[in-house]
Amino acid sequence: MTPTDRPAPPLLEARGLRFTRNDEPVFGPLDFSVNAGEALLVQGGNGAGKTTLLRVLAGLLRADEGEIDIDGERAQASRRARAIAYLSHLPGLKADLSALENLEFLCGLQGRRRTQVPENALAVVGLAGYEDALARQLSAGQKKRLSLARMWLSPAPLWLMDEPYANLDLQGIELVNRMVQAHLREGGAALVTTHGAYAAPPVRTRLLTLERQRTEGFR
Ligand SMILES: Nc1ncnc2c1ncn2[C@@H]1O[C@H](COP(=O)(O)OP(=O)(O)OP(=O)(O)O)[C@@H](O)[C@H]1O
Repeated sequence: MTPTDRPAPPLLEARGLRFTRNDEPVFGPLDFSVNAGEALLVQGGNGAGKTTLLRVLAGLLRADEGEIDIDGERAQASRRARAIAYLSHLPGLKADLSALENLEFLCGLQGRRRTQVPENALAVVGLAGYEDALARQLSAGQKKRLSLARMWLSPAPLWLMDEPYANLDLQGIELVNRMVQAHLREGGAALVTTHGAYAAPPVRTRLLTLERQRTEGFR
């Protein structure tokens, strides 16, 4: 096999990833990988550790053990900044900026795909006509759609999506699925958390199930 015949490394690979909080295990050790063109559905009940896992992958929390590679190389901060777009379950918007200003602000920070402009992204997520609406005046579902527009504009290949279906109506759920499918077709990958399998991208999807590890109950 020549070096050019070697398969491309996974876009994201985690080995032996383990996280504890106050000496209580939250998850792991976990081993998983996601290739370009694939989605990984991270499933688990409330408190199972889905958000914590995404925050560890995004570099917002530090794992106790394990390694994370992006595109075959260790996930340093600069590599994460280029490769990862993170959709938190909190909207992360500037309340007193308009929908369009929010997108322009975020593109200034994170760059944008060359083929996209903020006005189009608003139309893609069903917010055409809301360009001048202040973020604080949007409903929960509209805020989620605005956050999705930000993902759509991001040039990052790896989407970490925490509960992307939350607060969305049926059309919104289909929108998320269409966006993920288009992103995967373009060679991207997505990690998507969900409480259950009621909504999931209908694409090449691997499944990672987390189970709550903490002891339950009152003391
Ligand atoms: N900031 C925090 N301080 C202390 N414990 C926390 C904190 N955030 C989360 N936890 C605990 O860590 C565990 C995993 O939480 P996490 O938010 O990752 O779960 P989740 O699977 O995303 O849950 P949900 O589906 O309810 O959003 C839970 O037991 C939770 O109580």
